[in-house]
Amino acid sequence: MAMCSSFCPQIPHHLRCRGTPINPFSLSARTFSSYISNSSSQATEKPARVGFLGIGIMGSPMAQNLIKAGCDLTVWNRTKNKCDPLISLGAKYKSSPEEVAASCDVTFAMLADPRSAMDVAFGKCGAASGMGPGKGYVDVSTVDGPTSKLISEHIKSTGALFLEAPVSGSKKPAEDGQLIFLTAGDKYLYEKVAPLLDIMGKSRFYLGDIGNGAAMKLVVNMIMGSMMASFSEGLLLSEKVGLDPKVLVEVVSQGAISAPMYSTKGPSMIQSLYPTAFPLKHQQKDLRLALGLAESVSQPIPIAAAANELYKVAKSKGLSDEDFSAVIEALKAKSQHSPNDQ
Ligand SMILES: NC(=O)C1=CN([C@@H]2O[C@H](COP(=O)(O)OP(=O)(O)OC[C@H]3O[C@@H](n4cnc5c(N)ncnc54)[C@H](OP(=O)(O)O)[C@@H]3O)[C@@H](O)[C@H]2O)C=CC1
Ligand SMILES: O=CC(=O)O
Repeated sequence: MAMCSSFCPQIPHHLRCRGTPINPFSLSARTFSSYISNSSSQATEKPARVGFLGIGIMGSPMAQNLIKAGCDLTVWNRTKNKCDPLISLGAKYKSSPEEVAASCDVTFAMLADPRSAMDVAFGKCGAASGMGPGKGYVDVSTVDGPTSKLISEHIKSTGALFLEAPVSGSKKPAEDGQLIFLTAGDKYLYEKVAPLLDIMGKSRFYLGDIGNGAAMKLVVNMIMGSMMASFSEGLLLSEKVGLDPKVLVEVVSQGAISAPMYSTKGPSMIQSLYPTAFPLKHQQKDLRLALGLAESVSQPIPIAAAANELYKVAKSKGLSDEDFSAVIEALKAKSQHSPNDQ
């Protein structure tokens, strides 16, 4: 079956221009270059059968967007029942990463962390066992460069191609097809899967050698983790000195330090609510990996190091699966002392 043959009726919103559906496969290179960074190339042929491994908070909406765009999608997840909604939408199911890779031209993986990304890529019944010449593996998980290089070696040893493509953007951007892909590795595979990335995302960067996509993602999330920790301190301090933290959110949102993250998460943080979009355990993992990256080039990152400690405290309080904005709870615990304390 030709992939996305019924593409036009289900074009994601971000590929529509003034209400007119745009088929990304027919866009000129010039049109593409307006929203694709670092690439003027355009994919001509697209993979027919697409696999997706890892149906979690991110994998689920990403896979759903591929199905909605008409892709012939085969899915696998360690916990099988998370695949059920996708199967009802028309996805096929295979019982191991190996079988998915064997039955698909290109396979995406969206796993929790380096350990799971490696297990699924080249562990027992892993994707590598089903890969071979003419196939491609695209790892969109957030991992460190050395992990990505190891996965690349295993995949490429089968004759297949490898692309690392971690994403910036959380649950909502994943649902809306608004992710930002930070890719590196095989340029030919990058061009092949570009139409698929454009279904799931709003932009894509090609950054060269394997490890560069991972590094970019870790730097971005290092900044994000520190921003959230600092914002948490601000919310609590404003309240302690008698200000209304809701007003603080409003002031921040109007000024130069405004960020969507503050205005979307601030109101629920004030109510001590942390509906999970980006699990706190993953933010702490990213800070840990960023610290390793910094260590590898002897770059001091003391702010990120301090933020990492705060996320570790939050994890120790059982907040791993809450949204990362629950890091504020770690500070509340620390500041539980009498007002008379000096
Ligand atoms: N949520 C977000 O906002 C964003 C997350 N990311 C990154 O994307 C990746 C996925 O995140 P997210 O979807 O939020 O995370 P989830 O925790 O929701 O999903 C993790 C996925 O990994 C699978 N998994 C975990 N351990 C193993 C293992 N040992 N073997 C096989 N599969 C395993 C889970 O399977 P199971 O269902 O069986 O547990 C699940 O499919 C992470 O690297 C994260 O840092 C990147 C951008 C945004
Ligand atoms: O990795 C998390 C994100 O929001 O990006």
